[in-house]
Amino acid sequence: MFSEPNGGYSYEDCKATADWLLSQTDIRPLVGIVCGSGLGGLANMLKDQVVFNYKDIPNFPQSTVHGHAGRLVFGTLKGRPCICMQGRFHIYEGYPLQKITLPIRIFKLLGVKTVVLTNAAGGLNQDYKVGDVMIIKDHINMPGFAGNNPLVGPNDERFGVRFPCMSDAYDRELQQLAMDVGLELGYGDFLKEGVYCVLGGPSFETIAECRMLHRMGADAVGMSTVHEAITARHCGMRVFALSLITNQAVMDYESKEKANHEEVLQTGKDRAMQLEQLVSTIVTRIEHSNNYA
Ligand SMILES: O=P(O)(O)O[C@H]1O[C@H](CO)[C@@H](O)[C@H]1O
Ligand SMILES: Nc1nc2[nH]cnc2c(=O)[nH]1
Repeated sequence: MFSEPNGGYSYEDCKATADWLLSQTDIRPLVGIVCGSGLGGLANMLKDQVVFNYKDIPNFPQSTVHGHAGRLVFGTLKGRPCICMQGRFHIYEGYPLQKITLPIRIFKLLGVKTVVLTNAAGGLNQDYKVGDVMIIKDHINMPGFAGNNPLVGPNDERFGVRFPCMSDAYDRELQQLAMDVGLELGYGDFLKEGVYCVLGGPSFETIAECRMLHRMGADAVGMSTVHEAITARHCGMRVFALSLITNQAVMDYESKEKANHEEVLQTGKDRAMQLEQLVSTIVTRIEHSNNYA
């Protein structure tokens, strides 16, 4: 059932995993949510939960990072069927990109139409504060510049085309919806929109790197999300993504700040309630305002 040419999984491998999951639950998710570092609590908003540990799912990688529980949660959000990854995979864990993005293709084969990606990120934009929520309007794929793209390898047209467009990677209507919902909830003070840049990690950035990324046009920097967004767009799902600014990227040699994962997780805890409200209201409105998913 499982083969790994070029570190990838065949359509049949993905289908076998999706079919296995579908045989274990009656929930047929239309929205797939990926929880960022320290944001696993987002899964708590799902009712009627059916939970799988990653270790029990055929072909699934294992979470190795603190703050990523390693559980796939099916459930409903105000009646709407959803699936939530409590724990994602990163390049620095040693996984090939095709493995990191396997769950996104499984989402597709489960019937998911809209993917909601969340992450913890360092703020490069000097107007950003810790605790801000950035709606991602675009990305810079630094590993991609060197050929590290999840779509490298033979292309299976059953997923999508060889050369997918990325100028519309982040759905503009969903960005507007998120902004509207955020303003209604009274989150205007900490809601931003900007460009997310992915690096391989696991080391945080040097001061010179942060300065360069900022000049390049990035507002926030992290180690995830972009590979998932590319894979989701390739197979025709809509993508909405947001970053929680968990720390200020250090841009100044006088600064005493030091990026660290504990601060990242703590900021996630501090903003958990608002993020849950924001994401759950967006997901509900997708259903109410449109037939997107
Ligand atoms: O992108 P997520 O998974 O939210 O995690 C972010 O936080 C971790 C660093 O603290 C890195 O894994 C970075 O990518
Ligand atoms: N690369 C990177 N990832 C992060 N995740 C959370 N904060 C950061 C950061 O400052 N840099």
